[in-house]
Amino acid sequence: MTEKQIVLVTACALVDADGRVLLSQRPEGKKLAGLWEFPGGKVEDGETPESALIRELAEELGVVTKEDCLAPLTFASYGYDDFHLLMPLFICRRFEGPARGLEGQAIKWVRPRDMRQYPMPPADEPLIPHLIDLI
Ligand SMILES: Nc1nc2c([nH]c(=O)n2[C@H]2C[C@H](O)[C@@H](COP(=O)(O)OP(=O)(O)OP(=O)(O)O)O2)c(=O)[nH]1
Repeated sequence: MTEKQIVLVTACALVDADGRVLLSQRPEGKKLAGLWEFPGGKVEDGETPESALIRELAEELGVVTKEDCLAPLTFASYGYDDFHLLMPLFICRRFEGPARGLEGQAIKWVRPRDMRQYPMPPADEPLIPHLIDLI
């Protein structure tokens, strides 16, 4: 049996003072285009999930945070056709913004109980109840 490659992606539930979580829309032309996801991305060689996330938040959103402000929340483990996604999801309530879609992507602050109105990648759906419970 050929095992799929495990791809490590780091992601974050940024939570604002009103208990809303930031979702970012995947741009046209990319895989899973149009779906709403947690900001983050692939962990590159030499990075930790935390350092990759701090980099991605700055690149994608102009959001500045530090490792102390990231707490592990849960993770996704999901088999896509061509790879197996392993995605730790951190939660972050302390960051400097404002968040902006620096790569042209739409962003939205959404209450966890309203997240099902925003189509998300299949790997993300099991994560929603964790956010509803926590926030
Ligand atoms: N950032 C993020 N990625 C997610 C989520 N859910 C989910 O299945 N993914 C998948 C989509 C991508 O296949 C991968 C994220 O990698 P990426 O954002 O760096 O990938 P990409 O498609 O832009 O890059 P590439 O494959 O074209 O190099 O993880 C999520 O909530 N946030």
